[in-house]
Amino acid sequence: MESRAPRLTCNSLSRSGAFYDLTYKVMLLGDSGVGKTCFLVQFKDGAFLSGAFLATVGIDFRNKVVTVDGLKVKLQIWDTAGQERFRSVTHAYYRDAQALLLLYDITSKTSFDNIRAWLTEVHEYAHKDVVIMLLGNKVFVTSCRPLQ
Ligand SMILES: Nc1nc2c(ncn2[C@@H]2O[C@H](COP(=O)(O)OP(=O)(O)OP(=O)(O)O)[C@@H](O)[C@H]2O)c(=O)[nH]1
Repeated sequence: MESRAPRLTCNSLSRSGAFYDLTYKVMLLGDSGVGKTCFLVQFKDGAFLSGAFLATVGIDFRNKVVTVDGLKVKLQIWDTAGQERFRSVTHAYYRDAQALLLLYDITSKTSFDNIRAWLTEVHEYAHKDVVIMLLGNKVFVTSCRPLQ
């Protein structure tokens, strides 16, 4: 991930006790229900968060140290609430993010169409050199798939 957005720290110890060389702040954005929290829990803990849908309130984060080209990189991944009413809270976190993952649900055309609105917000609040990645989520849902 190459970004000219501000980089945080180097050669430090994470709260879990793992050493790392670099820190990157990553944010998950997208409509409510597209699966941002599940995606993060799956990436962090390797488990699918099943059960009733609990919408994120405001914003939350988890850290994960990964090795890239021999360097230990601490990813500080922020899980934002997709609901409109929390938008003003989450805007404040965009500015120092190095990467933004824009998620949509492949079974929801609306969530895909709304990516345009998410990009408008990104251009307004994020660093101009931020890395942006578009992710179609819920690929294993076969019953309803309007987006191929
Ligand atoms: N089948 C399937 N369901 C998923 C997947 N990812 C998420 N879900 C379900 O989709 C619903 C919403 O998931 P969340 O991860 O809470 O969605 P979110 O984007 O974080 O929602 P907000 O917190 O409101 O922004 C939950 O009921 C999940 O179980 C997936 O990959 N496959």
